[in-house]
Amino acid sequence: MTKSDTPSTATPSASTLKAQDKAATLVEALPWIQRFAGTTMVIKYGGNAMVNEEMRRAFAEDVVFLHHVGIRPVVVHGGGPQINAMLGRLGIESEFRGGLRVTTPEAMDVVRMVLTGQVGRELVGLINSHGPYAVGLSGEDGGLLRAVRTGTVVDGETVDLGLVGDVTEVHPGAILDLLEAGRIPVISTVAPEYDADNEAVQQVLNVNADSAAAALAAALGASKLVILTDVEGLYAAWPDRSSLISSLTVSELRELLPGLESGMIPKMAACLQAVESGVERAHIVDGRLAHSMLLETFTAAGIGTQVVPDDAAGTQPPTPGGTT
Ligand SMILES: Nc1ncnc2c1ncn2[C@@H]1O[C@H](COP(=O)(O)OP(=O)(O)O)[C@@H](O)[C@H]1O
Ligand SMILES: CC(=O)N[C@@H](CCC(=O)OP(=O)(O)O)C(=O)O
Repeated sequence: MTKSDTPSTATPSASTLKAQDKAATLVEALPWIQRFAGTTMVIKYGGNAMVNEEMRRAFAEDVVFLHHVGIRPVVVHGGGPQINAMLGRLGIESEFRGGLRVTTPEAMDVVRMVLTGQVGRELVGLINSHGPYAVGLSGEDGGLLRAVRTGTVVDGETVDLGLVGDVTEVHPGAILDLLEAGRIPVISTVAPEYDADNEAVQQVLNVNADSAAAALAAALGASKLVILTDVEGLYAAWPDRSSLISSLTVSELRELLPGLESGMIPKMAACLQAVESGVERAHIVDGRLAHSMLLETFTAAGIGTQVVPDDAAGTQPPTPGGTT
């Protein structure tokens, strides 16, 4: 055999190595795509995570990506900072108690206008820059949500929150119709309260978007609830950055919950409610990190904080290849 006959083991060029890296990333995603294809994922996009145009565009790309690998994403959005800005422009005061906005009738008009007419519209537009996927709806549309007025308890004291409600019923028909038609529902979380006879709408209530997302995830039998916010995840000793919790069980969360503050209270209560209602995993993920949702869903490591059922402590969701 002459030298020229020897099979060459060519050294790959730098560009081939880079391309192989990309292929490895795609292959790593395969078992996760197989695992989640056909399932519904509820993604709550918090107002504080919508920090800039680039992040909002990355979010829209991720949602369209999930849709195209066969997952059924349902987007539930917040908009607390956007509501604050509009209330400020209009000179209407508002305060938060236990992470929830005390909502007067005047503030309620603004909440409804900003969530359904501004934040929801913008997300629909961003997703639809990729094709005609997104359809916006609120808890009032198609009888989607029903809520009742609730207060809260802060430091042992009962606080009246005004026109704030908890979701009592989810009628997901409108969402299921959209999913069947290949659309991506984008939901604003205002919800009607009915009169005692359950016949006429009495008033429209402001529902925290985290708790509405949990109720929707439970009603839709979602495989995951992903909550995108403006921190890396849940910190055991906030604001000590070395105390990030990567995974905890519902029992552990139940113990932590009374000690939590501000915006983390409804968020972690939502994770607890979702997993207790049968959603396999609930995640808190940093929405300021571009494509964080793809990292969380399609990589073995995952990111942020995950809440798991007690009997799943220390495990990842099963994948078809058996890898975790
Ligand atoms: N234990 C904790 N771990 C992480 N963040 C916390 C914790 N306690 C309070 N926070 C605060 O909660 C905020 C997230 O809640 P919020 O501002 O309501 O976000 P969003 O608009 O995404 O719903 C964080 O930016 C952080 O300031
Ligand atoms: C009752 C209550 O607090 N409602 C919230 C609804 C919007 C929301 O939840 O927005 P984020 O997800 O951005 O916090 C509010 O008025 O701000």
